[in-house]
Amino acid sequence: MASSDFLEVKNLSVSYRVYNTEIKAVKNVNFTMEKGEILGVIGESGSGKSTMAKAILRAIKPPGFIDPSSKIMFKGKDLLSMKESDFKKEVLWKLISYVPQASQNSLNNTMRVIDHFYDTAYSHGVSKEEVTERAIELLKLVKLDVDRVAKAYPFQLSGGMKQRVLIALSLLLNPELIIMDEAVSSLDVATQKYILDIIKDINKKLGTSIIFITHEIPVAAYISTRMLVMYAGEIVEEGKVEEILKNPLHPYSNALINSVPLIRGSMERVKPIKEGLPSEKGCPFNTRCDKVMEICKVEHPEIYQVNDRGVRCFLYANKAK
Ligand SMILES: Nc1ncnc2c1ncn2[C@@H]1O[C@H](COP(=O)(O)OP(=O)(O)OP(=O)(O)O)[C@@H](O)[C@H]1O
Repeated sequence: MASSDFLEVKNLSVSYRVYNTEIKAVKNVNFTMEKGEILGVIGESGSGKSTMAKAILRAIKPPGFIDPSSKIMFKGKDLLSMKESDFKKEVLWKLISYVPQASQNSLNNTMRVIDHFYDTAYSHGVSKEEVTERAIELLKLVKLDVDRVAKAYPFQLSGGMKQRVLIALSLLLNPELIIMDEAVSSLDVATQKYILDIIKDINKKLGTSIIFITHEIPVAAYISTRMLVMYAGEIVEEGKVEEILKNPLHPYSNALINSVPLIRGSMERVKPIKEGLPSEKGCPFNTRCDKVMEICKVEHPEIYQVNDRGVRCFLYANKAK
């Protein structure tokens, strides 16, 4: 794995202890990210995307726990070994911020939009005077009508407008990385595109790096330049978006891409992914894979490097270089 001075996630494993069993939600995840990049994280529900995001944000709460061998380095800071109070003071919002799912209603309906900005600034010791101008600038950046929206209550806004307020809010303290978790899911397609264009614009104008988590492959394809494909808590493929879309190597990436009409054109080609639970033994995808081999049922594949692509599949064991 290449190293990076910006973000480096090493051996990240996160589990939830439920009754007497441990659900391994994220398993030995390794990846790096460069400054200015938009990194897409794609995978179906339950693949561990949100858990991975929460680990970077130090937001894993019991019954969840991070394996002590995990390491997350951000610009030279070892995030998991920082004191929680230091993390909140030095990293959260200032270096790394977060945009939650559109369906989560994260804004407080009893507070005007502008007060959300004051509240966030206040908790970081920034005064009301300093923040007003910045809030106006950011609301304009996300193409909201400042006069109307700043004094509105969240319940008076549409879903797409609320999501743009959250994006503006995430930029308040000028972070270098924003983690967006299903930030446009549940919005209609036209609103999705409008917001994705705003996010691209922010990335270009401000140079903010973005981890964009989604279960919708067309969304990941549109927004990101590089992509991690997750299945059952693991990264199964990693590479440049256009290369994965053109020639997916992992059978799961291939199935995901073939399951939507937008990418491969005609509806005749659309094929739902075979159902099934991840296998406990061997490759987790062996129960659903149309290229399954004997070895896949007994051994767990490592990540093989195929040119500049990483792929966790025995099909590439001999082709790896
Ligand atoms: N608080 C929790 N307690 C117990 N198990 C959890 C908890 N949160 C997540 N999990 C489990 O961890 C696994 C990964 O879930 P996670 O939410 O990270 O996946 P995801 O890919 O983000 O899916 P989704 O988009 O549906 O949230 C799942 O098996 C899920 O049931």
